[in-house]
Amino acid sequence: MVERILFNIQPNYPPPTLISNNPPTYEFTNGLILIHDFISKEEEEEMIREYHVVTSSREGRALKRGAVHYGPHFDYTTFAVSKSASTPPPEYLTRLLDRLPARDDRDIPDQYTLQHYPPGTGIPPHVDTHSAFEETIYSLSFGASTRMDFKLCGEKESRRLRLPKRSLGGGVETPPPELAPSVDSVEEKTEEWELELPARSLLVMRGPSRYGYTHGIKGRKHDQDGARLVARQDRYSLTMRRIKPAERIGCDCEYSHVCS
Ligand SMILES: O=C(O)CCC(=O)C(=O)O
Ligand SMILES: [Fe+2]
Repeated sequence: MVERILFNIQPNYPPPTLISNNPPTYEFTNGLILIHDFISKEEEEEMIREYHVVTSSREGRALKRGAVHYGPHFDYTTFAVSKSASTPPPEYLTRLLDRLPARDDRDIPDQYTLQHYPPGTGIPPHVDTHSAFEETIYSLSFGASTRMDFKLCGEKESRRLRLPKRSLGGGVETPPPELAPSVDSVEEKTEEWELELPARSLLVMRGPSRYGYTHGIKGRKHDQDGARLVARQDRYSLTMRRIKPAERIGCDCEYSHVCS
């Protein structure tokens, strides 16, 4: 019965272009780049070990998503970078910098967030703050693969997002409620991609995928693989970003309804 209900999921996005063989590197039409085998199995084991050493004093068995920050701290409630709090990144993270497909200095990260996703946990759809961080955002997956959802974010979708109250950049003012069309009256085309991120792969978000699409991971205990349900394993990720210098804070992208 289950097998009759489940069907083979075909990729729901345009096929990517293989831009390098060693390691296999794919470029997607919305600006994403996925590099397979970005770290070795030994490095993966070391990063998992270190994550648990650093978080060992936390109470109980982790049931929720956990995070460890290095570099200048970012306050997710005010969406601001702390001027005072900074933790130097360990060598097992900084050694990755030389391997990144950086185009220039702005692509070299200075902020690192390690996260642990026990099975059943995820991260809500969001757009990483445009004004505070440079364009390129890196996400290294390790421990296990996962599915990340990308959604081209129209105005309707953007109203469901938790955006900071005040835009730092030259964003468009939100009209007062009496002038704004109701959410349900807005007709718009959206695009949803479900992308498999293999363990030890590096995802690079640039262009539309960074500025106009939300990304998130559903909090599930199983994923569907053809007719099979596959139990999720503990997944870890390393998000790397570069904080903009004060004089460049702001954003003038074309996705004003998700620009923050
Ligand atoms: O876990 C990931 O790969 C993504 C994390 C993320 O989107 C974030 O920290 O902003
Ligand atoms: Fe993110």
